[in-house]
Amino acid sequence: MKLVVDENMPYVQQLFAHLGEIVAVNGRKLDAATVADADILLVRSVTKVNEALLRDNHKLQFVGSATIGTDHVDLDYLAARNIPFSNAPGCNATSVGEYVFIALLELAAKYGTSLKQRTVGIVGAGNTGTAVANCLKAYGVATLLCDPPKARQGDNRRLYPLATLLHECDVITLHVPLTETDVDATHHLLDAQRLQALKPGCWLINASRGEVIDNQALIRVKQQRPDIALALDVWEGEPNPISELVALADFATPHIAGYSLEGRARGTLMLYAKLQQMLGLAQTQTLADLLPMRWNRRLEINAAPTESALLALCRFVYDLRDDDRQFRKIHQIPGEFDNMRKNHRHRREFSALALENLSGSGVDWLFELGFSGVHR
Ligand SMILES: NC(=O)C1=CN([C@@H]2O[C@H](COP(=O)(O)OP(=O)(O)OC[C@H]3O[C@@H](n4cnc5c(N)ncnc54)[C@H](O)[C@@H]3O)[C@@H](O)[C@H]2O)C=CC1
Ligand SMILES: O=C(O)C(=O)[C@H](O)COP(=O)(O)O
Repeated sequence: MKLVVDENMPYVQQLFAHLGEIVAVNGRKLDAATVADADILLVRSVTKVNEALLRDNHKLQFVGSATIGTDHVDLDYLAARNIPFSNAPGCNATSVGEYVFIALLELAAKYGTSLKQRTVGIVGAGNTGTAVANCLKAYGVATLLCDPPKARQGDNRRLYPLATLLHECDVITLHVPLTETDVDATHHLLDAQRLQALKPGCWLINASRGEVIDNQALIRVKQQRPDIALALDVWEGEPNPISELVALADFATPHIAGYSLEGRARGTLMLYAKLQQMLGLAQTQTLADLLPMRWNRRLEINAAPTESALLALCRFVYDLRDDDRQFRKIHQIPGEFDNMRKNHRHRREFSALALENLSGSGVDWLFELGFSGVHR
């Protein structure tokens, strides 16, 4: 079997070498000739999987994308050709949840306020939106959720219209898929009018897809309204974000909110599980086989941390400011958006750090936030 695989997919040799020849490719430059004789195609978000890519391949047995999003894949075309497809739902949801939580703590520190005083509106209450909500609930921050498709499906959480979130929330964070045509289409969901409707002093976070916000409109609104703060991980026109918008953002990163080591490993592992099942083979590898040990140093926490101590703890796991600084330096250099992603040093999730919980110290919420615990 020939497997054509994005070179940025971790753990490929461990998980797929038993199936045949692995050809690692630059996913952004992948073309029809390279895929023409592949049996299996494994991609990431930067490869457009469509007729133009697959027209010369008549033997493809499976396409997998180690991502949550599927906006880069023409699902109708694959279905019409009976080519099985799988993505990796939820694989990096914890990573996105923790990224957003850390971004909010950073914004609170930057503006000398407390995150606890703000109400956070979460647009999209699926895997990543729920991961954000869980972090905020653990810390005691009020949230409002908006998800019209889930509301119609009878989700048992309280869900609000987007207009309510824009009117009432001090933070808006976006967690929707990029969709163009259906009744809930999210392309430019935040257009000029909705951006103008943000509450005074609102913080806007986007870790979904760049096109969910009209980036040109955001530049205009932000220029008129310096009260709005921005933390942006995704951009219209990736890998070439509009540099004017990068300059206007408080925190700017190159689409790495989902790039925890655990999140990336889960993505590949979910494709492996799907493929093994499809081929009638047993799944022998687990996440624990792939990941390095968690940190062996434990931190002793003997009192509930203040917000600045909590931020210090979070920065120990992932310091968003490092990625922000590096991204500002490189974002205008051709190729460097992708290089920064490719060489992103592996970030761990909160669960990789064990906290020692001295009894009676009232820090159980840190475990709900995701840190591992050693109870005495
Ligand atoms: N920055 C990054 O590194 C990452 C970005 N993503 C992006 O985040 C998106 C969401 O991921 P998940 O939460 O895991 O997906 P999900 O499918 O679990 O949840 C998305 C939710 O959005 C809702 N939704 C759809 N249209 C909506 C609308 N117009 N208004 C409000 N809600 C709407 C859906 O009903 C669904 O519940 C992915 O599709 C992907 O594009 C995902 C992972 C990492
Ligand atoms: O899972 C998703 O959806 C994402 O946005 C991924 O984090 C994107 O990562 P790459 O596939 O572009 O490496």
